[in-house]
Amino acid sequence: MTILDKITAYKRSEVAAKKEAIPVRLLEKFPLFAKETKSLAAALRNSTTGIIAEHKRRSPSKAVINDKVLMHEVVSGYESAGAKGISVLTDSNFFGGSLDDLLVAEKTVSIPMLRKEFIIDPYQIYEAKAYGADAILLIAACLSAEELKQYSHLAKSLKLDVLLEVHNLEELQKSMLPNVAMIGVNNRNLKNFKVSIDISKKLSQEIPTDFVKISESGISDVETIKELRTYGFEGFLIGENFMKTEKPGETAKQFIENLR
Ligand SMILES: O=P(O)(O)OC[C@@H](O)[C@@H](O)c1c[nH]c2ccccc12
Repeated sequence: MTILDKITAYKRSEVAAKKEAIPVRLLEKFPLFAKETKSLAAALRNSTTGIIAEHKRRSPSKAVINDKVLMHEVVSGYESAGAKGISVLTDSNFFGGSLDDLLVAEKTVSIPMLRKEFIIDPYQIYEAKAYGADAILLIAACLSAEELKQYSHLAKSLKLDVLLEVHNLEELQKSMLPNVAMIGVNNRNLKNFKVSIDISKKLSQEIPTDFVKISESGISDVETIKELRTYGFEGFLIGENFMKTEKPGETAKQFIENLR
């Protein structure tokens, strides 16, 4: 069993319990459900930096990254550093995040927010909307072609941008869908945690230009971004490199200054 299998199995029981506690018809009544969303894809297109800065307390690959900093300080730091979007991990069991983190971020920043979650059920898409997200992540490794189609259609109808994450050509082939705005290449293999930027470079040629191309994970220097831009990437998702420091916002600021 890979870690991804473990996570998705856990998610299925978690979502079943949540559906009982707060059914979709109640989620639809949450005040934030009616909020007008902002497009993350539009914020990244032709941006000079393209940074999506992530809040991540811990991860299965690294254990604790940072559990001392305050959520609102991290995200306000990211916003003033010039990030174009914020990614908030909402999984609690493996990443130490929560939907409350999303609420705090929503109150704190005005740039688009991505709900970073292992989505295996449409319920979680309604939930993202109810807790103030502007965009959701769909992971091709967790979903069938049919599910990807249905889930991206639902997200679009709720005005949430979709970032569809792939790690190889086979996954990419089922991901080039009309309701998907952004395709993200995860440099980290979620089955064994190996990281290689070459995956982004290799897959970049296969991604049509109508998708905003995003490179995710394992990015820790400005040179890598400059290089990835030559492959057509416009968005860069960075977590650990910022979160592992005492002041993630400050670290992001210095990083982004060197990019301009
Ligand atoms: O911390 P990093 O190496 O900068 O990576 C950030 C982000 O790409 C990573 O957290 C991530 C990418 N895809 C995911 C899917 C689920 C959980 C986490 C992720």
